[in-house]
Amino acid sequence: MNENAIRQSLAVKTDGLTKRYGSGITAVDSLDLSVRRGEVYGFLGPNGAGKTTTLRMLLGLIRPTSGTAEVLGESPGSEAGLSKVGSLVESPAFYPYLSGRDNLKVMARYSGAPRVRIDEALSQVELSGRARDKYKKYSLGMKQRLGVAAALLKDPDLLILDEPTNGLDPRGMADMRGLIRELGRGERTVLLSSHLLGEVEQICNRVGVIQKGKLVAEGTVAELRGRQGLAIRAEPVEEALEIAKRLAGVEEVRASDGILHLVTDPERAAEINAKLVSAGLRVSEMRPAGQSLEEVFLELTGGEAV
Ligand SMILES: Nc1ncnc2c1ncn2[C@@H]1O[C@H](COP(=O)(O)OP(=O)(O)OP(=O)(O)O)[C@@H](O)[C@H]1O
Repeated sequence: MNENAIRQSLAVKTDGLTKRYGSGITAVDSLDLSVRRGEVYGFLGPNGAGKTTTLRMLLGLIRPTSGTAEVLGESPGSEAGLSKVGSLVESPAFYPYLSGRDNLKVMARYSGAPRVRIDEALSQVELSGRARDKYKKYSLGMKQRLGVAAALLKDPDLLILDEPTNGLDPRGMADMRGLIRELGRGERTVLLSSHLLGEVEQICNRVGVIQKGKLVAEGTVAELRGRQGLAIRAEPVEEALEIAKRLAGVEEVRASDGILHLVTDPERAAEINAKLVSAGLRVSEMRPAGQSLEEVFLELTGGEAV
């Protein structure tokens, strides 16, 4: 693909995107992000990593200090770009005494979205049955779904959601995850931020991991977890560690709680077992062990938990 074709296949592309706040904080630091059209992309990072700041720049709500961003081939905040982007970045200010439907009516009038979209959007977020109830009667999950409905009014090609499950109870979170998966089917691109690994793992095709404003990894969940290996219980463990380090085809070895963790092809279990046993070690357990995304994440972000 030439450069132009690559650009067209991307829903979001940033080059060296940087935001510094007055107080000397670099919230986003030379970020190169690429979100492909049609995918559900998870923007994952601990609190304060710079996710919201990035999304606000993509929406043209704040200006980058340096670097550039393209959203559906347009510059952020331009009229052409905004007409194809729906977002839930700050909780929209809904009127508590109006129904969900009337709130959307007000918003549709304000944003110029066609009226027919109101019922479609309500149905998409499964609020049709409660559309005539007052907003203040809604549960938190329903309020959040109405926010998504508002973002869907323009039937956007790109949906940007900032921590869409934040504050919801487990049921509300599961509903929201199901909804996002549904919305991401087909042509629409969804970019969502989250500090929850499990969530991103369940919904997203690809993930970008951000820490202290920098992108530390980007790839599919499978790619990020791709480091397969073996967990081995062998004694004495220090000796086993030394021998394992010298084995060909073993990329990495570490020991924790008396178990050796080898990054290697799990198919090599029998061969590695034979080598350890012939060196006089007692091997009592050997099993394939992929790294969990959590381990990968902790490694990538230098141990900063989420
Ligand atoms: N308006 C602002 N002025 C000064 N500093 C800010 C401002 N907004 C954000 N920051 C700082 O920038 C950094 C990144 O914040 P940001 O909200 O983008 O992170 P985040 O990953 O979205 O985190 P969270 O999930 O907690 O919202 C933080 O250190 C934050 O304190």
